[in-house]
Amino acid sequence: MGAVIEINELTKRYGSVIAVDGLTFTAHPGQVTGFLGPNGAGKTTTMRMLLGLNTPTSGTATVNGRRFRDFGTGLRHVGALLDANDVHKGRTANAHLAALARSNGLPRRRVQEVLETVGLGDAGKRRIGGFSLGMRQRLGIATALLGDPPVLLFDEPVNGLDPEGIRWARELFRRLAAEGRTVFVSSHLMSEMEHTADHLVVVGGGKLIADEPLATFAARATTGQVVVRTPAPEALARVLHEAGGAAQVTGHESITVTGLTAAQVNELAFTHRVMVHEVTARGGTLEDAFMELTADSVQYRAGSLASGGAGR
Ligand SMILES: Nc1ncnc2c1ncn2[C@@H]1O[C@H](COP(=O)(O)OP(=O)(O)OP(=O)(O)O)[C@@H](O)[C@H]1O
Repeated sequence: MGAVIEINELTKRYGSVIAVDGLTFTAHPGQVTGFLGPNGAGKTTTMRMLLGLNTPTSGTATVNGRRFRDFGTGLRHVGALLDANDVHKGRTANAHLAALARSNGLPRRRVQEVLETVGLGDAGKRRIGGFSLGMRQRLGIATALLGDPPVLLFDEPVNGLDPEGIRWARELFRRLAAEGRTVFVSSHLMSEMEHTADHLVVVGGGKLIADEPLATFAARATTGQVVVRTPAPEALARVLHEAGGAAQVTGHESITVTGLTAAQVNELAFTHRVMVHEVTARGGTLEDAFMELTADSVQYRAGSLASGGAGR
């Protein structure tokens, strides 16, 4: 255990397309790292380079300083689910896993163990072609777990899972991290990550745009604004400033306040005898914050939210 994923100045070009653009970050053991970004952000390409399936144009992608292809029996070191449909449909789940166990020098008993872990304990003898997408995702997760590896990569693993399946996957990822593994999970939806990830790596247009604990992201995102409608915006703005809030007159009869709660704004208005017509708290959701963040990335404005790698 204790394996660190290190991505250093990683770049991948396809002709004129830069899929991954100077990406640098690390993912640590004992944590679920959420790898977030809109479609086409470069997540799959990054994971494929980590697994030696694509060659970087420049930069490195390593686990504990070693490239994946330098690990002899790969599945013991890194387990991955990239594309749940990338399996031989005519095979049974047992045959699929047994072949991988053999080629990676793993005991045959692991096949049934991982099938049980993912809730497919009774499906081993069925052909994969007859599996639903959700079952294929579970089989893909079983494949990743086969070698009991310290590093796990999952690319959009909950696609096709029903709500119960999503909850199950989330708990599994948390458990795997609690065992000391490095769990790296990509998604294009913040809602899939906000109850799963400890740490977020956000990418857009192939570049890093945020790399921070989920708690830091959440604290900033949910520090909402208070919008006030008042016939005396200038007077109220002065009062709120004096109380330590940041108040901006945003319209003829409205101001937007940060740094104070709606209750504080109400009390200050009352104490200072400033008439207010409406006080509305606008707490942003994490999804809102994520969309805002990645919308910026489209224009390659990495800005102050990135730590240690934006725009490189
Ligand atoms: N083999 C390839 N040839 C040409 N362009 C590619 C290739 N693979 C990826 N790309 C391009 O690189 C960019 C990043 O793609 P990638 O699949 O890594 O993004 P992603 O973040 O995983 O997106 P998604 O959520 O849609 O899977 C996209 O513009 C994509 O079209």
